[in-house]
Amino acid sequence: MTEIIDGNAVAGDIRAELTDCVETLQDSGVTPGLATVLMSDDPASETYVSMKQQDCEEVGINGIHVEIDPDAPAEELFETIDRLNDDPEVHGILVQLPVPDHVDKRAVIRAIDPAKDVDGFHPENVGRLVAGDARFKPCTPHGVQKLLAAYEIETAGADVVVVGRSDIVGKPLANLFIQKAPQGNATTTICHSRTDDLEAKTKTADIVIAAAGVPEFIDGAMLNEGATVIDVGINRVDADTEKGYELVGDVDYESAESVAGAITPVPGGVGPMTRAMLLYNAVNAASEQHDIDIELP
Ligand SMILES: Nc1nc2c(c(=O)[nH]1)N[C@@H](CN(C=O)c1ccc(C(=O)N[C@@H](CCC(=O)O)C(=O)O)cc1)CN2
Repeated sequence: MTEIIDGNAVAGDIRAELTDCVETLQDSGVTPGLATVLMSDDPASETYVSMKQQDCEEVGINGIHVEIDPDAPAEELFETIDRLNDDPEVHGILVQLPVPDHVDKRAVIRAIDPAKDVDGFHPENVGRLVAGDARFKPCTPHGVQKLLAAYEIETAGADVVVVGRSDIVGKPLANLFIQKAPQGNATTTICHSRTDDLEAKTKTADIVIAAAGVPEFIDGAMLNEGATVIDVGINRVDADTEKGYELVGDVDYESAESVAGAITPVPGGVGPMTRAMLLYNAVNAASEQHDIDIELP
């Protein structure tokens, strides 16, 4: 029978453990502070940021939220980042992506103090990750690793196909899978829009990561019987629902579920793990900045 990988449950367990970590830090006089910066009126981004703030409240992190008019000059965002970099009560900074077209995304990422870069996107942190010495693992890749660990899905020796080469998911996740570390040691193939005969690659994979950003792109016919399918896609498609849309992944769930050995749903799969690992990085940042030992989950 196909195992449904419950991201809400695993993320809930991680949040519970992080609550204990926050209490330990508070016993030493430190409350982790996480700043989220939103320069967008995209409804999905607004939802994610508000969920992140709710998560902070649940585990006892001091959530600081800054909103910048999407039409404001880029300088306003850079000044905000400078101010947060200098604020000792802010241990982690996240600028919700995407930023408006007139803002240089790479310059934004470089402007964040690498020690506070809880997304793990700063070039220094990307370099550390690739070198096998990650300071902050990017939240979605880390969340995928934690899901696989929670369901005891072995990556060592497995053939993993990552479909998508984004800086946020595909590239860092593939890097983590090839490392000699838990939830690593996999033989990893990265596929993308120019991959020839994608199906030939996915069809032989033990684990398929769907992160192409295309709704229902991977279907059951593209999968190996018993494969683990991790759907990173979260797409809002128009639908006759109360909200006017429904969330669908990059996987055609109905056809994939009957072939897969284990599969993540959308919603309730990778999304909540992305948020949980952001809290993890914020708590980690606070413990590192104050040199306080804690046992992270
Ligand atoms: N600075 C960053 N920006 C963005 C990142 C990121 O890691 N850092 N990732 C994505 C989106 N993302 C994080 O912000 C994100 C996506 C989805 C969820 C989530 O909880 N999804 C829920 C459904 C939520 C809903 O109802 O819409 C689920 O899948 O169950 C959280 C975070 C882009 N930007």
